Amino acid sequence: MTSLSASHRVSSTIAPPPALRFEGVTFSHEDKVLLGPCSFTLDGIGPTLVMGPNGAGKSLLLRLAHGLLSPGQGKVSWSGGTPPRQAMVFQQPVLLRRSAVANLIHALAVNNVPRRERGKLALGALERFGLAACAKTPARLLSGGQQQRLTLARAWALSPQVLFLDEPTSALDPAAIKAVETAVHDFHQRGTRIVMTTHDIHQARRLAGDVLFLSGGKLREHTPAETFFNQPVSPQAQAFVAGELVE
Ligand SMILES: Nc1ncnc2c1ncn2[C@@H]1O[C@H](COP(=O)(O)OP(=O)(O)OP(=O)(O)O)[C@@H](O)[C@H]1O
Repeated sequence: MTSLSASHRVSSTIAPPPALRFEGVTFSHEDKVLLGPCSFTLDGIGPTLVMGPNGAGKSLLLRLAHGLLSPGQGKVSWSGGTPPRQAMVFQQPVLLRRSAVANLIHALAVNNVPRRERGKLALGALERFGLAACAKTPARLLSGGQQQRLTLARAWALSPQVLFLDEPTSALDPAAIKAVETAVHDFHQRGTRIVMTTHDIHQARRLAGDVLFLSGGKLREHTPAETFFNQPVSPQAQAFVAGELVE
């Protein structure tokens, strides 16, 4: 990971997340297995970068982990049995037709944060992500980069133990990408486990603690980032890291 400036250092206040376990997980559609069987455990805070070519099953894996999809076979579980506080950020920001601050306050209410704490948490998160001046702006009038920062601010306000990010930067320009990567650092510093998909091998090199590499719906390897980038084991990962076209 690249080093952080002092202004970006944040205190660690998040309880360590429970381990996430995939055991023989598959996801199928109309008799076609799209993912799996897939087994791995995430017990650190990553960042875990989920990589692989188009259609490899990266988004499916994230959605299964976050509970948005159910496996056809196998089991997705959290150690201790109780899912952690978790949030997900998508490629296209998902925001309500209301102001930036109201989007955050709504999320805090849905997550049972006491009413008296919501305003302060929401404004604090907007400030952290450079959006304080836009608090009353309708969220859908913000630029693409600002909208993505707003989804990150919303996640930040919820203090998630686990944050899933599905291609969060693929529609953004370099400045906006940098803001998202800084946010990823900040979540990680605070103790949030990051699980993120990306197509961008350079971004993965900047961010990854470990890598889950998929191709053709199969998990080819789960290794520390250094191993993945320097000595990938599977032929598919070797080709991917070498910049060849992989299906
Ligand atoms: N809910 C779903 N129901 C049926 N098929 C799906 C569903 N979601 C994804 N698929 C299919 O599963 C395969 C894997 O999709 P997925 O979105 O996980 O790939 P990906 O690795 O994230 O690809 P990309 O890099 O293009 O985003 C694709 O063929 C896709 O069309």
